[in-house]
Amino acid sequence: MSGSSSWVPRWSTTGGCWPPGAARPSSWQGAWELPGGKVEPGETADAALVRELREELGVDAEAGGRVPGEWPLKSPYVLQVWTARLRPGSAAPEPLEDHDALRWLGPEEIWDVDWLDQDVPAVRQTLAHLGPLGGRRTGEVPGA
Ligand SMILES: Nc1nc2c([nH]c(=O)n2[C@H]2C[C@H](O)[C@@H](COP(=O)(O)OP(=O)(O)OP(=O)(O)O)O2)c(=O)[nH]1
Repeated sequence: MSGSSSWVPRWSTTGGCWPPGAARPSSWQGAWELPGGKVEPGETADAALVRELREELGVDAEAGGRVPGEWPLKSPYVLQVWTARLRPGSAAPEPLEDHDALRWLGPEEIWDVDWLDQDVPAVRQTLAHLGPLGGRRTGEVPGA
């Protein structure tokens, strides 16, 4: 996804109508969130992000940097956000698990989707962290 002068950085977000069995309340149907999931015992956050992106989107990614801050979810969980990039040769992302839609968003499109309420402060902070170019200098995209 990098290497072209016309490449534009994109955020990855997932959402839509979650299928039966997805670990999401029905009241969240149609809302959008960052791809990711829980850190397992003994796992680093970086490793969890790479694993979740592989499981959920089928991509080979590497973690970048953490966006400063954390935001409360249902106790005891908190939302933390990292940037990530696809490794060369990675498959294109697809919404394989838990979600039925995936969008890549440029900085100007961030508010086009209906984010989960609890994600809004994290998305706002991430946008500020990446700056007006939305990560163009680093090619980074967020995941949670
Ligand atoms: N990945 C992700 N989860 C979010 C976001 N916002 C938000 O409230 N959540 C909630 C949804 C879930 O209750 C929890 C993450 O759980 P998950 O179901 O994605 O985690 P997981 O893949 O490890 O699932 P599981 O193995 O425990 O079933 O955090 C977000 O932007 N991204």
